[in-house]
Amino acid sequence: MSGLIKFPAFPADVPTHPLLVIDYALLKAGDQEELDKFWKAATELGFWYLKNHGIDDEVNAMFDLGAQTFALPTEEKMPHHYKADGSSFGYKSVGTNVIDEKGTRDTTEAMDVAQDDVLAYPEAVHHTYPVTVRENMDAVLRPFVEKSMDINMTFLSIMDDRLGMPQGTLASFNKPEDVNGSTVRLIRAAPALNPDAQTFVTAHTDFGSLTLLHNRLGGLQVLVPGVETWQYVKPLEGHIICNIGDALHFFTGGILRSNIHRVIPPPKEQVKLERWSLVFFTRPNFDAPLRPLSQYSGTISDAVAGAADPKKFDTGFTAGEWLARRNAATRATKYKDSNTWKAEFKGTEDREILGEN
Ligand SMILES: O=C(O)CCC(=O)C(=O)O
Ligand SMILES: [Fe+2]
Repeated sequence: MSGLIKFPAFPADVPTHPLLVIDYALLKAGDQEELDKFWKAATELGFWYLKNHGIDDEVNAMFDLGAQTFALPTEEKMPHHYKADGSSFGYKSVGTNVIDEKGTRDTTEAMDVAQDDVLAYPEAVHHTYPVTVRENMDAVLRPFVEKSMDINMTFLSIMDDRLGMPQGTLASFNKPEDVNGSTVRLIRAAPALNPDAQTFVTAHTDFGSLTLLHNRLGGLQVLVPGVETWQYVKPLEGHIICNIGDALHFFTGGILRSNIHRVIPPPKEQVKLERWSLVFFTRPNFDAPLRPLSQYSGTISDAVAGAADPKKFDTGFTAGEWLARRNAATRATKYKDSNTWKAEFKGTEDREILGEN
C-alpha cells in the first residue's frame, strides 16, 4: 500500500465492535433504509463505517505526504510546531501533550493542517507548514479536504432533514468562509515499548462536529453505552470510520452522540509496527455558540425539555473557546495537577476518563 509497508491483518481472535456500515452512494441517492441506518448510528453510538465514498486515492496520497513530512529533519519541522497558546495547528513533536491525569507525556508525532490554511493558500490564516506540506497544498491537501468537506456537508444536510430544520441550518454553523478549527491530522506512533501500559491517544470525545478517520492498523477503541470494557474498532479496507463530536451533541440537545474513544497500541502481531492514522475534523465556526438549536427544531426543543438536566447543553462557550480549552488542557506546558486536567479536558462523555486499562 502506498506510503506504508505491508502489515499483518487485524487478528481474527481479537473481539471488535461491529459498527454499522453506511453506503455513501445510497445516502446520496436518498435511499430511505440507508438514511434510517445512518440516523440510528448517529444517535445510538455516534460511530459508523462509510463505504463507497470515492476518496481512496486522495487518502493514499495523504499517507504518502505524511511519510515525506515525518521523514524531514527535526530542524525543518520544529519552526512549524504547535504554538504555545494551546492551539493545535502545525507540527506536534513527541511529548508535547499529556495523556493522563498524572501528566504522562505522549509518544506520538502529528501534523495538523488547518482547512482554512489549505483553502486560503498561499495566505496563512492560522499557521505555517513544512516544505512538503506547502509544496503539496494544491496537488494533495486541497483534493483531500474538498472531498472530506463534501462528505461531512452531506451528513449535516441529512441531519437538518431528520431534525426538521431548514436545509443549510447546520452548515451555517460550519461555514468554510468563517474562521474555524477544521483540520487534517496525520498521526505517527512508533511501536510501543510497553504495549500493555501505553496509550497513544487519551480517552476522549472529539471537540468539533464530525470526524472522518482513516485507519490501517488497529488500536482505536470505543466504550459502547452499557458495556464496561473497551472494544476495538477494526480497520476495514476502503471504509472510513466516521464519528460525531461534542458540537453536534450540544447543537442537538444530546440527540446526536459524541462517544468516548481512545487509541492504544495495535493488537498482537501489529504491535511491532509504526501506527499511522489520518483524520479530518469538521469543526464549527469559532464564533458559533455551543447551545441547542431549539429555535430551528421542535425535535431539539423537545429533547432539551425532556432531558434530566436541560441546562447542560447550553455551555456558555463558543466553538472556538471550547476547542481552545480542550486543546490547552492536553499541553504538557500547561499541566498543573490531576483535578485541573480532568476539569479542563472534559468533553461530553458520560463516564469518567480514568484507569481505563
Ligand atoms: O488515530 C486514531 O485512530 C484516532 C485519533 C483520534 O481519535 C483523534 O485524533 O481524535
Ligand atoms: Fe478522536
